[in-house]
Amino acid sequence: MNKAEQSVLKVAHLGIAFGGLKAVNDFNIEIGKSELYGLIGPNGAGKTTVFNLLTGVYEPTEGAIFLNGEKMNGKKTHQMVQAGIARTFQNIRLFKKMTALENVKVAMNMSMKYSLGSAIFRLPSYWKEESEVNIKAKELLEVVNLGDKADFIAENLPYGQQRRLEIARALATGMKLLLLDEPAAGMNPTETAELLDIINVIRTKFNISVLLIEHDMSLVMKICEKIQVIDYGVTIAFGTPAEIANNPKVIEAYLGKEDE
Ligand SMILES: Nc1ncnc2c1ncn2[C@@H]1O[C@H](COP(=O)(O)OP(=O)(O)OP(=O)(O)O)[C@@H](O)[C@H]1O
Repeated sequence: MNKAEQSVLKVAHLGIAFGGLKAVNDFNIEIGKSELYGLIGPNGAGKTTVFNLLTGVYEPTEGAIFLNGEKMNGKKTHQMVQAGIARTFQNIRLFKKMTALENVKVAMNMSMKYSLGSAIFRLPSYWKEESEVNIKAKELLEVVNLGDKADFIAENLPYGQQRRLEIARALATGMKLLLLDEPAAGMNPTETAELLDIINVIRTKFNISVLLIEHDMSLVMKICEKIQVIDYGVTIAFGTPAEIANNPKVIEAYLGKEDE
């Protein structure tokens, strides 16, 4: 089987312009099952815009997005989630007043089967689904090492744990591709190491592909199989971590920005 047949995500010549500014231009990427790719670039390079295109927040002005072979252009965010793309945000979006378990259950509810009628009248089918959801939600909390925090109110959890809860919520949607937008931002080294383990579990246990935006270079270099570098919306390099670390264009892009 060639890569095109098995790829989870295939993006061809993707582009978007805001007024005169081409924020993303001729962006191409292909990610297979369980693969972990990094997307890096200086501030304002267009990374978050790529994620907004992949999640239906923006509609591309050029190019195409395929998820498991299905064309996704023009789909709304909830349709993208249903099709299997999930995302965590730079700024955590949790239901702050809900418990950790409730947060995961809300994310799972999007795919629950019981009808509104059975929920209102509390029919046996409702309770069966409800207990299955409880078990599944608890399992997902275990995956992100929050098994003992199920009844904690989200906003009372330390920052690193809130970020992990965000990942559990993304897992709860049953996705095939996880987009991680700076998941290590604001984390201390211990939390970052733990996050790294969780990302590996997500891939090995759930066979999920991951596209990671991250400013923490050591993290990117450690876990990504391939790295794509963009600057001013254009891909300037693609390769293994070692290739990227020694690429003069990449070094120039980062140093140039630092000079500014
Ligand atoms: N909705 C929008 N309207 C107009 N311009 C936008 C919009 N969204 C992004 N841009 C512009 O597109 C360019 C790319 O921004 P983007 O946020 O994608 O960069 P980034 O690589 O994620 O940066 P950072 O690392 O700082 O988060 C920037 O010049 C930004 O100002």
